Amino acid sequence: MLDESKFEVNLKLWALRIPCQLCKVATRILNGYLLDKVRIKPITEDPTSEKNRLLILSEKVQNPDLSDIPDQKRDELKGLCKLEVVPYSLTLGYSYWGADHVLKQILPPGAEVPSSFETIGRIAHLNLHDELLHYKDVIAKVIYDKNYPRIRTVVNKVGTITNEFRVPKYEILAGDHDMVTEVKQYGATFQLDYSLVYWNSRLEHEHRRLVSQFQAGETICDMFSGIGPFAIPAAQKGCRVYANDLNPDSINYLKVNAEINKVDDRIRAYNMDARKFISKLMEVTDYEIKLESDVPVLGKGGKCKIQGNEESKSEDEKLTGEDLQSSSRNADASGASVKRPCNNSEEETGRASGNGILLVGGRKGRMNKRIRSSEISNTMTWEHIDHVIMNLPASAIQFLDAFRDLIHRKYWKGPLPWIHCYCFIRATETQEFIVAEAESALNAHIQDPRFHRVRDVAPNKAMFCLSFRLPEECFNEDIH
Ligand SMILES: C[S@@+](CC[C@H](N)C(=O)[O-])C[C@H]1O[C@@H](n2cnc3c(N)ncnc32)[C@H](O)[C@@H]1O
Repeated sequence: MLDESKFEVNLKLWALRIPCQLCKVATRILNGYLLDKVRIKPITEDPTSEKNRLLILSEKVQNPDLSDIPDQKRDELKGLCKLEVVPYSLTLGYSYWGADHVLKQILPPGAEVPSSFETIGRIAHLNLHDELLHYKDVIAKVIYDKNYPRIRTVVNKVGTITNEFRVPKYEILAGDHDMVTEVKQYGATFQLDYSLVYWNSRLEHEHRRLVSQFQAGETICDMFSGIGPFAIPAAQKGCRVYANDLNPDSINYLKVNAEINKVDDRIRAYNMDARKFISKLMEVTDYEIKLESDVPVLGKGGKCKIQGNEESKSEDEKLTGEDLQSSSRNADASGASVKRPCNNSEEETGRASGNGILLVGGRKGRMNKRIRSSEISNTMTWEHIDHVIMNLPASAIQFLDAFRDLIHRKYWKGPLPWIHCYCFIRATETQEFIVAEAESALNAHIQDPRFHRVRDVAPNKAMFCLSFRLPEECFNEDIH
């Protein structure tokens, strides 16, 4: 364990005893010769008299005759008052030193000091290399001590991510055994359980960049939404959002976050496989066709009419009729999540939420109603969607096959949606290679593909966003 006394350093210094009223001018004269240590004031009380103060001199002043100070300064001081120099002993303990200094003393020479870490609200996330695992507890204690109360829990990632929810396993090394935290991004608040859902604070800029391309009133479809870092700000902007994730805990937190950020009337949440989700949004049933003339959602040219709370609210009311059942356990708005194994099958998560379609909620106690698939399609996503977000960089490109023959030309209005598909590109791969992969999945030619470099994830691997308009060849030409 950590022996805090080992970090004590005793400094033998000199101090100048000076009348209180001369402190200011003496401090100016001694500029550059006073003690210069963070969090330690060089002016302190004189234990012998309230009328005086001690000006603690820096370590470079070694002689009590002040011969280390330039003559001119010394003469100026002598002109102020009779100079009285006294010994001053200062002990710097564990609480004084920063994490970097303490860890350097503890770790073997040459070891990389892990004093920086990723912060997720009140959680510090370490990624300790194997050679430091032996020191993990003491490293965590130092990081906790030095960052408390901002940091309340210190965790280390264990192993590599193998589950489909992209949630690493963590070992709690110091602080509270509580992984629920709150993060703020671009004015939105996100609550999450870091042990149950995917979250990456380093994507903040990318979330903001993509959402800046959306316009109020547009319809957004987020196939791998997580807890909503694209969905919530898009809804805040006035977009109507259909958000899906396979992880039921992500969807629980998406719902909580939609409520916290007061956009629950603009977001529909789904808990199913992304392929099934997108095909459900494009499903045209007789019921929906009948409604086409009764409840127009989209205006001419495919522009969504929903511009603000009022319109989307009234439409939600249509969608949540009295015959709706109360939500299943998946629609628990408290956000109290249930620990589940991370390899849930689609069937498991789908059944947990009935047909897997969950309405995030709405104002005035209409939250978390489960609705039937026929009812949700009142929104007529099969008529128009403006943007599709696919942030599962390891395999999103493979999911593009879901768009083959997906959209029915005869019902579609306006231009086809923009697809924003995230991917990794290795140093050995080219953008042309990625486009070819995407085209092969779509079975269509992509015109004017646009790449945006998001961030480097490893020395030879970067995350990109490939944006393109869905090719017309993807239309389902079925006329029946
Ligand atoms: C890289 S995370 C991105 C989450 C969110 N968009 C963000 O930026 O924080 C990918 C998400 O896809 C979800 N996911 C993985 N496989 C899926 C699938 N087959 N269908 C739907 N969602 C899936 C995971 O649970 C995870 O939340």
